[in-house]
Amino acid sequence: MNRLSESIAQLRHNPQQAKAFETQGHCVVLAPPGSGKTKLLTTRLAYDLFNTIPSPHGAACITLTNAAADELRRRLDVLVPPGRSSLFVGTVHSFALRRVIAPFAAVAGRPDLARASIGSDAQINGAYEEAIGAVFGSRADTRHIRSTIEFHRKRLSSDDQWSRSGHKTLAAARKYEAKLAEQELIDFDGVVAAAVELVEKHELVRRALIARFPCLYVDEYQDLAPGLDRLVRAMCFGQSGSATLFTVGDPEQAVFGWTGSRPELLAELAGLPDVTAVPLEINYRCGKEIIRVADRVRKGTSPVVGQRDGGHVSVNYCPDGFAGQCRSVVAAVRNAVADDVALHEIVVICLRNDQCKRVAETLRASNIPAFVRGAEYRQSTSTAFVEACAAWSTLDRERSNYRLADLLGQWRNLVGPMWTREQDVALAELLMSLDSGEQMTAHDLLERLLELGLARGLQRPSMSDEALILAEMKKSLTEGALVGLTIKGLAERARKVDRVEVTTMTSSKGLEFDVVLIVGLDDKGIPHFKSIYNPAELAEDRRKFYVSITRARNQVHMFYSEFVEWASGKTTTAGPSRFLSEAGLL
Ligand SMILES: Nc1ncnc2c1ncn2[C@@H]1O[C@H](COP(=O)(O)OP(=O)(O)OP(=O)(O)O)[C@@H](O)[C@H]1O
Repeated sequence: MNRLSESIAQLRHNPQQAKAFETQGHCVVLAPPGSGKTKLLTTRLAYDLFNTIPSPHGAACITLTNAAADELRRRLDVLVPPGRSSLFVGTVHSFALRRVIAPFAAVAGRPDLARASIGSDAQINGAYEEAIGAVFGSRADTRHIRSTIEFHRKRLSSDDQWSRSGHKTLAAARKYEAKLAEQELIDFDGVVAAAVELVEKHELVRRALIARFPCLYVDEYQDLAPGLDRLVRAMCFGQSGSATLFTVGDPEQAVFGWTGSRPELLAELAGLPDVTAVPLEINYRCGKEIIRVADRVRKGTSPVVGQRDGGHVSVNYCPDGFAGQCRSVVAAVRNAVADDVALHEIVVICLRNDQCKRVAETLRASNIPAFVRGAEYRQSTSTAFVEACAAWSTLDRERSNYRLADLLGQWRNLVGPMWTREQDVALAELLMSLDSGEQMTAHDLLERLLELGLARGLQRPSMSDEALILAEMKKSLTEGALVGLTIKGLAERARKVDRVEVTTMTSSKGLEFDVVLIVGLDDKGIPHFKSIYNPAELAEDRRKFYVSITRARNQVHMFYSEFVEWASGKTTTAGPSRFLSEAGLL
């Protein structure tokens, strides 16, 4: 039996999963952590590609972050044979940029959009400062006004909603957009807004998109901001024919409020007349004790049924502060390893990036390899490609798990329409010449790939987001933490084994590990002192804690000190996180 048939057979053992898998028409799956939402989505997509979507039509699979898209690709890679170019897997922004704006902006009368590239942080900051200064004067509170503008732009506010923040705010927002447009630039929120406008206003664009992607798959719907909801509604519930929607999500895991997401949109979608809503209730991941503790935090009403016995939860007081928590983490990792847990089955979840850094440094100082997600550069299609080239060339084929055919497919997409067969040959020759990886650094490899066509491919406006992230990678290899990294070192980063993962609560979404260690569980850190008097933010902080606990299969260990140490060095004393008592742990 191949992997796809195996996965389908597993889903058929669970009547609710089977119902969702077999639904014809739109399907919304609402389900708790570990209940197989991602498994269902990827299995259904792979099945549909084989059986119900004839070539050259394709499918689009959309999620929130590059890391989540990477995880979806990894899961799909084992289910879908390589070379199906009509499959899109990526973020809302990349869908908007590459699948809506690039092909359709010019025909819809907006050639300016087709030429616009994503602005760098410096360019965006400059445009905001100039625009706010021009409208409000040089003594304005730029930070506050900018955050109001961002609030409305992320939510695609109507004129009426904008007007509640005053006409000057709207004027500054328009000026900001104009300043970017003068330089042929756009930002991520602008990309989504432009794509929504193209799809909603132009029937031709809608029809062409639906023809290309008759099936739309969306993961983590609760975290996707109104922009995607509008695209989905236009493509799947509009009057000009429709694409079929298969989406999964869990409002109780909504943790991206700052992006403008509205978890209630998922429930609204589930209530539409043409939609089959399927709840799942079995958590396959967590031991029952972990589910019991998580359930107290969740305070939800829908049932969650544990499938796995066992599970262990502990709370550890570290009176000497965060340094003491880091030392306790080292001890917990050693205990787990003594119990035969592999390092890559252990995660340390922190509240903030500076804490991730301190934990990783302490682990490394104790000779425990550690990897901080997104610390040196963000993950994206192009950085994953460079890492995969290193892995294919220097690891033995069984361990690297990469196929040359896949690499060549990714290469062609990155190089774009200027691709020539000679570039395939040049890439294959380069990779084969790198047997040992000792002669070249990771930076050399990146430079060679840029010369062979990557640099030119990323000059396209539709690839400008990738160009920015690849520039981060280059900076880290030339002047950052990864100077001198070997190709083998880069390959090991891609392989993600034999090292403890260190990540933040939000970035831990969608992942699973045998052992989860959560640090910094002190009140005013979590919930954050700014969230305590804001019910919506307090609830979101609680959900972050819930998401963190539910990453574990077997063990969760939590650490607190009764005071918070901030990155500035200041401390705030406030006792253990109130969520620990809510969970019945203190
Ligand atoms: N029917 C099934 N039989 C056996 N294992 C299953 C089944 N469904 C899901 N699983 C397993 O349960 C685990 C959790 O699945 P998955 O990651 O898809 O859940 P999820 O709902 O997306 O979780 P989360 O929301 O926490 O990210 C995975 O290891 C998956 O293989």
